Amino acid sequence: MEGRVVTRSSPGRGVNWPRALLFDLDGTLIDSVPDLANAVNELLAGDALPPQSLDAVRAMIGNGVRKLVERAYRAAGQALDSHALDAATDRMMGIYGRHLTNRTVLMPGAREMVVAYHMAGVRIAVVTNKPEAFTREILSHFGLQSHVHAVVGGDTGPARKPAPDMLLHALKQLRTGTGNAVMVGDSPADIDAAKAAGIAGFAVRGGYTTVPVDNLGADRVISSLMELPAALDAFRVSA
Ligand SMILES: O=C(O)COP(=O)(O)O
Ligand SMILES: [Mg+2]
Repeated sequence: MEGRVVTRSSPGRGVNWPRALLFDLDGTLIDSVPDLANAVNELLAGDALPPQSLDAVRAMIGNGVRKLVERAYRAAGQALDSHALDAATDRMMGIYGRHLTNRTVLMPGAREMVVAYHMAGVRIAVVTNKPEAFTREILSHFGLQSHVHAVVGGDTGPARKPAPDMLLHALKQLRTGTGNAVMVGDSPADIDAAKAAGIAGFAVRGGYTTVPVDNLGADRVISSLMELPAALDAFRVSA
């Protein structure tokens, strides 16, 4: 029924629902793979290990820096004990921290949606397993920090996604209940965290996930963030 599909591409002026949007960062708001892959490969080169491809690194992202480092070393043929992994993670933080935005770009619709929903009165949080300081620096780089009311990172304190804690922490800061919020993410960590928190979880295609997007168990799947207004409208009507 093509003619009846409503394709709303902006939220309009005043939005009553949701009251809060929680956005994942990597693979959802930004495409950070090139900078993360460069940093991973600089790290591996320091231990005379072979570089990993962009596709390989993309599949390693989503569970924080330590997991990324662990996966990269394993793929390069070296298993690290927890002490060596801590040290390599520290080195990775130094390397990546110097190159957060060399080649990182916003995902399609990221700026438009964050700005438009903020302007429409919706509370915005970024909830990411990436360290908080890096996240804030990246949001500033893209001029988005003033549109975001809360940032919860992998080292902010609450247990990382897929645990529900970071999402609930964000909602507390936004003074919003679980029934009035939607988590938008690209990977199992986001959708599993949303489910555990009792928050609607929308999955966006084109991010970093080893599980096919249609199998994440999301409440809605969208092809890009530009589809968010239509998907939110439709979800609210059917909910
Ligand atoms: O794994 C990371 O460091 C961050 O990933 P996320 O922004 O998708 O949570
Ligand atoms: Mg992600």
